[in-house]
Amino acid sequence: MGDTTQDTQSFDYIIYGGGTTGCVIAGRLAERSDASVLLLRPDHQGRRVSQILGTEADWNIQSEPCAELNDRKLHLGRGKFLGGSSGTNGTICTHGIKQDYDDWNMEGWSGDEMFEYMKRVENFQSTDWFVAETVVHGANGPFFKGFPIKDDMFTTGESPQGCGHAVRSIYKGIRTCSTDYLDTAESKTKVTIISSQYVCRIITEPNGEGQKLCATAVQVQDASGASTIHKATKEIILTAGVYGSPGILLRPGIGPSAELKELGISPVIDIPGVGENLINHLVMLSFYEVSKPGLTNDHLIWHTRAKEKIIQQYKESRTGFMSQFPFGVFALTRFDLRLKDVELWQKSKRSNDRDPMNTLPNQPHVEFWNTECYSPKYRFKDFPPDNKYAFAMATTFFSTRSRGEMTLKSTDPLLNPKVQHNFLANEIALEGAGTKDIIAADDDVAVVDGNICVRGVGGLRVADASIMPTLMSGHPQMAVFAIGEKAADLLLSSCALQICKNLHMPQTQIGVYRTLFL
Ligand SMILES: Cc1cc2nc3c(=O)[nH]c(=O)nc-3n(C[C@H](O)[C@H](O)[C@H](O)COP(=O)(O)OP(=O)(O)OC[C@H]3O[C@@H](n4cnc5c(N)ncnc54)[C@H](O)[C@@H]3O)c2cc1C
Repeated sequence: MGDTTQDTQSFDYIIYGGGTTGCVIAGRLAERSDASVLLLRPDHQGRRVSQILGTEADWNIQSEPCAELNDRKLHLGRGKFLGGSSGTNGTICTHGIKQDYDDWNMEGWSGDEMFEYMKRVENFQSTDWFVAETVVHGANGPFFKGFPIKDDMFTTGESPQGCGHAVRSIYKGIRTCSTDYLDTAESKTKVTIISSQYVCRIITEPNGEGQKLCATAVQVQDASGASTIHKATKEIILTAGVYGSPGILLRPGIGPSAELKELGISPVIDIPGVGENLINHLVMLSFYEVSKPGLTNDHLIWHTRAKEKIIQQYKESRTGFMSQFPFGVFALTRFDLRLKDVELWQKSKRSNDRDPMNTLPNQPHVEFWNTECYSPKYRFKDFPPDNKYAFAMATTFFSTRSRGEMTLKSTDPLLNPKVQHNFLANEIALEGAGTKDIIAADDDVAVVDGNICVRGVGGLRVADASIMPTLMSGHPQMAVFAIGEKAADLLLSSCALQICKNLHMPQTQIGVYRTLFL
């Protein structure tokens, strides 16, 4: 490989991973500074791919067998194209509960601050039937009887119980995704995008400023093995997602020393938490047949030629059933009342005012939603024929206590990692396992600090879903977009700080200099 390695030009910032946060950061840097930005991506497809699961537009990561799920191996779909998982997700936009972010206990990342960043992400367009942020009394429909209806409850960050509508990232029938950040004149001139490039090495140099090392360049290779070095004069930002970024740190020796040695990698810096504390929302779909017509949407999709018709309608006018992600009503709830007499719940370990799931009364335990659009490939094959009706009820588990891990199968950057999620291994619902200890996201294992800088390495940050210390009580894309926005702020303010230092100005004048960039 050494012989074929060539130097190319330098860029101020190198971002690896053109997914959700990668595009946000590149777009914001282009808009708010004169910096040159290289957005490197291993994938090569366009944007907004309609069907990805199991195709070449999917990373097709398969988990290790999950003991509590009868040793099932789970398919972990991830978008392998510009826009990443924001271009393939279910478009559900929920913000979580402000307390979720307060629980991260990180300066600058509180609930109020994250909600400000989410506001920044949104270009909200309402409809005449949606009552934004207004509480509506009463029940509507048989499934969530007893819940108060709060139309916009998934955006306020203050409702742990109730049912309402979840806003979608779709406008006029077209999915919006992070690539929209690149559709500006500034991005077109300042962001260079190179596809089909896998990072095989982060190049570090000794650093005089308190850190042992400073990341200065990345060595990338394409599928043929030809490699190139790209230099960053300011910073390198990893945005390869939960299953991508840890591997990129491990390969050049940034991670747990013992594990690295087992993989035949010489440790460069010992950071035990790389690949640990892996958390994901577990969504379980249960299928129900209903006896009466009119309660489900089968007639719009599965019954006589319905699918052909709705596809045709969508192609012609971008309207109808296919123009939205047709999930039904969403609800949040807590289990306190149902579990109050359960011995395991009563006896389980608690800290401060928190329950055994480590939540406060203002945070939900689960979310329910229903749909008739179940993916035939992985979930359900027996669609209801005419005159039969069925729906899937999805349960999303929040504040899950199970923690998994991911590591490398080999040092080959083209190979997917080994992923063990341990779903349900520590859940209170499983008899006897509710008091197991979990890996806490404390300072000893944390990979990045509050400024998302990799500990001990200068010039290197991680900015994607993998930096969340704990999950928020909602679908994560809005929080991930907010991470991208926050990362851009941090990069630009640290650049302003550097200018102050170079000019020997006091840091209190940073506000003046921020205006140059923001
Ligand atoms: C099928 C699906 C449905 C979802 N539905 C919803 C929803 O309805 N609502 C919601 O809020 N959230 C949803 N999510 C979650 C949400 O979309 C993601 O959490 C978020 O987009 C992750 O952003 P990211 O920047 O961390 O990673 P990504 O957007 O996945 O970006 C990672 C980028 O890095 C690249 N990359 C580089 N190397 C690697 C590697 N080795 N492995 C993997 N990628 C690599 C990828 O190609 C990609 O471009 C869904 C996710 C999926 C997969």
